[in-house]
Amino acid sequence: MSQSLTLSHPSGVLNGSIKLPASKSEANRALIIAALSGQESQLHNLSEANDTQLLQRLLKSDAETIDAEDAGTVMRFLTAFYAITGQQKTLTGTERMCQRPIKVLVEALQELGASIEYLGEEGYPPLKIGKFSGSGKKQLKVRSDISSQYISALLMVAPLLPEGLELELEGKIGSRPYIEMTLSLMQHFGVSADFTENTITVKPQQYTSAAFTVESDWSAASYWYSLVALSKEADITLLGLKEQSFQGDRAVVDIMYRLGVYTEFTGEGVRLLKKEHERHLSLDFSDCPDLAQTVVALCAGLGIHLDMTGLESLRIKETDRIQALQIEVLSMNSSLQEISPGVFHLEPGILHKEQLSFRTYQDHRMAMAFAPLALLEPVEIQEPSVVRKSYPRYWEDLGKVGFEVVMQQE
Ligand SMILES: O=C(O)C1=C[C@@H](OP(=O)(O)O)[C@@H](O)[C@H](O)C1
Ligand SMILES: C=C(OP(=O)(O)O)C(=O)O
Repeated sequence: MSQSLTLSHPSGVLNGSIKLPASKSEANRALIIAALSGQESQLHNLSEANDTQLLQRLLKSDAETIDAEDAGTVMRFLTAFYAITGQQKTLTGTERMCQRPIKVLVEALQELGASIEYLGEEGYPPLKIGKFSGSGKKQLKVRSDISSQYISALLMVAPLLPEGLELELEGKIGSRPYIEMTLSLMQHFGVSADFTENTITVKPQQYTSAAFTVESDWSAASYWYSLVALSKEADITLLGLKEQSFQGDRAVVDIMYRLGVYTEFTGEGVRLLKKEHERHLSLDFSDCPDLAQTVVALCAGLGIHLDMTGLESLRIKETDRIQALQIEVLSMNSSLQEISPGVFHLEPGILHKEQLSFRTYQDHRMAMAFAPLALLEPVEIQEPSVVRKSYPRYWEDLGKVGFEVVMQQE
């Protein structure tokens, strides 16, 4: 049975205070580290995101076959977790997860002495994980231009290795703030590391138990910035965001300043107000790939010319996000093209439709990024339940600020 949802906003004026979901990236690191510490840790404000709920359940499961569904962090973090703690598991996921590469991580773990076999195509899940027999090796070279999640996964298990780990990152470091988030969380739980130039060193150490409160999710905040930018008037408060954050997607503050949103940090979160926007922007998304869809949809809506780099990792996420964006902006008369290797240009067109309809490609961010366009024209979103991956209450929250949200089943 297929589902769709229509969204419209009669006044275009947004007022309200929203409690965002907690960051699934922070939560999933805290859960893995707490499990590795072997001690009780007080984790507060764990995300209601499916990716986090799932990891919590899987960490308690003694089943032999573990389904990471569509959660990249769950697949990558658990591969390292089971491999190094020597748990014999079969690790699988959705059809798409089995097309998302994992070879860099598997080969690194094998060099450290893990036993991992591919059950399907080489380089991709599903995986069969067996006993761990430490190789005594501590120096590894790992490519860092495919996914930072491989590096985060290795770092979190590194203090448990008999010799620790010296990881040399090869190539461009994509999604670097996520690696730094991992190191910050490890530090919070008592483990120190050294990150100098392109080498990260972690000596053998014990995690200690600690209390940790997960911050609200800055990636989820980006959709609210887009809503404010597209509104006629707005005064929106997002609760639970901090000025100093572990999350690289805090970069949305500066990006959205140029796209028409002023941020005021208050004690309880941020207050977003509308301002003028620029007409032509160049942005590099290497450090914040999850913001790209929000920004592309917004620029197509506001008629802003956008040049972009740093989009390499988008092709191997929940869907091929470049292709999905190209198709969906075309339905708004805009075009997204690769004008030279790695450089993309969004040429906005004139909207002249009475209703916009967007496909979501089993990707939560396609749904959440295109929904704010309902402030311009009524919008239909196909398969809206995809938002459960990171922000299950998204549609409910839009209802709180005056959107008419109608769900249809076919
Ligand atoms: O470590 C993490 O929590 C994440 C890292 C990023 O992935 P890549 O490192 O694959 O770019 C990001 O896109 C993802 O949503 C979450
Ligand atoms: C890419 C994402 O998640 P993951 O890689 O963890 O599935 C995301 O949430 O945008």
